[in-house]
Amino acid sequence: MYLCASIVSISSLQHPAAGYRKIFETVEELEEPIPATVLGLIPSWLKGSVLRMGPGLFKVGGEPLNHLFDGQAMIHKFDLQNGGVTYHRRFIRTDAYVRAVTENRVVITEFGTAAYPDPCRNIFSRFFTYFRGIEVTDNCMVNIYPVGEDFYAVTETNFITKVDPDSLETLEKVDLCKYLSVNGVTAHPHTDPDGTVYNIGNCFGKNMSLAYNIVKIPPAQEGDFGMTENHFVFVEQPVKINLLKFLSAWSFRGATYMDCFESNQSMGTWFHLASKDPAGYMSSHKFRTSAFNIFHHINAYEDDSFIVVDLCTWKGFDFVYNYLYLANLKQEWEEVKKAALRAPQPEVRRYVLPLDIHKEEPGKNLVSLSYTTATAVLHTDGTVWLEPEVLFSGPRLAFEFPQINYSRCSGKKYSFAYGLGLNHFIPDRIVKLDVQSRESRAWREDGCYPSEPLFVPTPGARDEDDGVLLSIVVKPGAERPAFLLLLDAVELTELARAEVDAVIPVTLHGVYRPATSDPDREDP
Ligand SMILES: CCCCCCCCCCCCCCCC(=O)OC/C=C(C)/C=C/C=C(C)/C=C/C1=C(C)CCCC1(C)C
Ligand SMILES: [Fe+2]
Repeated sequence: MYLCASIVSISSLQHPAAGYRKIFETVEELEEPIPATVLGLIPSWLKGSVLRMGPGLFKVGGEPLNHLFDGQAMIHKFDLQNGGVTYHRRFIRTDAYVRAVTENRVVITEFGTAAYPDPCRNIFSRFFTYFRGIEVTDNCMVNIYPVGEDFYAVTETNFITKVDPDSLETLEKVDLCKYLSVNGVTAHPHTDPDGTVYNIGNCFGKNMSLAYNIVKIPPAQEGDFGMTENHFVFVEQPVKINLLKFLSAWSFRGATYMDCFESNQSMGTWFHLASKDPAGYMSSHKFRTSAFNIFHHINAYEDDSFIVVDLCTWKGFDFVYNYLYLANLKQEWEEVKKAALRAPQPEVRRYVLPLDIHKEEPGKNLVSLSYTTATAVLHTDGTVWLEPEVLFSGPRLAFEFPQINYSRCSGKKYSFAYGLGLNHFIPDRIVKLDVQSRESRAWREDGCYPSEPLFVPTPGARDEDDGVLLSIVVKPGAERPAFLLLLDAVELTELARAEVDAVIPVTLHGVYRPATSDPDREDP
């Protein structure tokens, strides 16, 4: 019954006109929400807002911001109410944004763009400014998520920004260092059904060491780490921040976060397991596998005495972020393709970590789950070597920005993952992956550039994939050049689109917020 698009036809979409450039260009914010033109039928139960974050200002003082993660944070909102749709967007008034537009230069160093020196200061005063250290960015362009009743726009530093999800006004900058022992946390926390928010952060320890801290925020989706019913799974990749370089880099001009990353060519990739019970344990087993980059976990769950971990991986130790400079992403299509050939190759992988290791013999595959070919072998030196099962692979075709039916399946055995298809890094399709049958299908349209698809379950749904996918799609050159796309999550067929007379720049992550007055409300 399942339509499986072949890998050859799935990866053959070409972009000779390089329309994708439009998603990396500066736009103006809107004073007021604008109406969308709805084609098709929006399910009557779908009342709420799609809130998404991304970069909106790509140049300051005539100079370009260099990296995909450097543009100044913009919040986007599609409101769906009784079949009608509006679109609104505002820049977040972060210190990084306000000072950049006020002084017409990059004042706070971004991920891949160094602060530009203040022309009004002489060389001595500039030296002392740099000696005191450069400020950490609060450019919250990565994600937005709720904590209790509040919404926070975030990057991965210690600063998060409270925003009003109705008016899109910026409310308050919060420094996490005042409350938690972390230097920064991921932009992808997990939420338990009771509303408890979990996140993982890094913390500078003694003797230049770097520790990982798991933080728990009592009741208030997706994750940069895995969370099962009883465990946290964290993958330590071979790309690391060099602490010495990081601390010293702030004292001279021109260094960025990107300059402080280093690839370790020999460590491979390490898995860490910790029990969720605060009185519990951190597994002492050394789970190891070959090198890969990882930015997004799809899901993780416990089955029998195993932990199953599904990941969006990029093979090798070369840092994928090296390929995400805007100048590269905005090249002609043939050049974009050439660059992607040199980059790590994407693959969706399943790893299985056995929990009962002590009883087994070295050299034997410890994984006995019938439905996977993933293996785990205990070596005589005590390490457990993991080999994955490949769930999805296509030449230079990534399944990234993954989503699942989170409220129903997070931390549990599941069937379906939804993702943004990146064709040589260019987002040009939405993909549904059946992680049990390994079959996939895709939605795509010529000249269209979609974003991460958010899954919203149908109220009272029986099946895991009974729901809709929501994605912002940009179609440069069309009469109305962007739309909110609504797909039926079972078939990936179009239910409706809400078109707007505005180009919408790339968005990374976001959330669906059901209308509070909605009696059918079911939190995603
Ligand atoms: C949507 C389509 C995009 C088109 C191209 C996409 C290609 C994507 C290929 C791979 C997937 C990339 C995943 C992206 C995930 C993501 O959203 O990442 C954003 C993360 C950011 C911006 C992290 C910023 C972190 C900072 C500034 C951390 C600073 C610090 C340190 C490095 C050390 C300790 C201190 C501190 C200040 C926290
Ligand atoms: Fe992310």
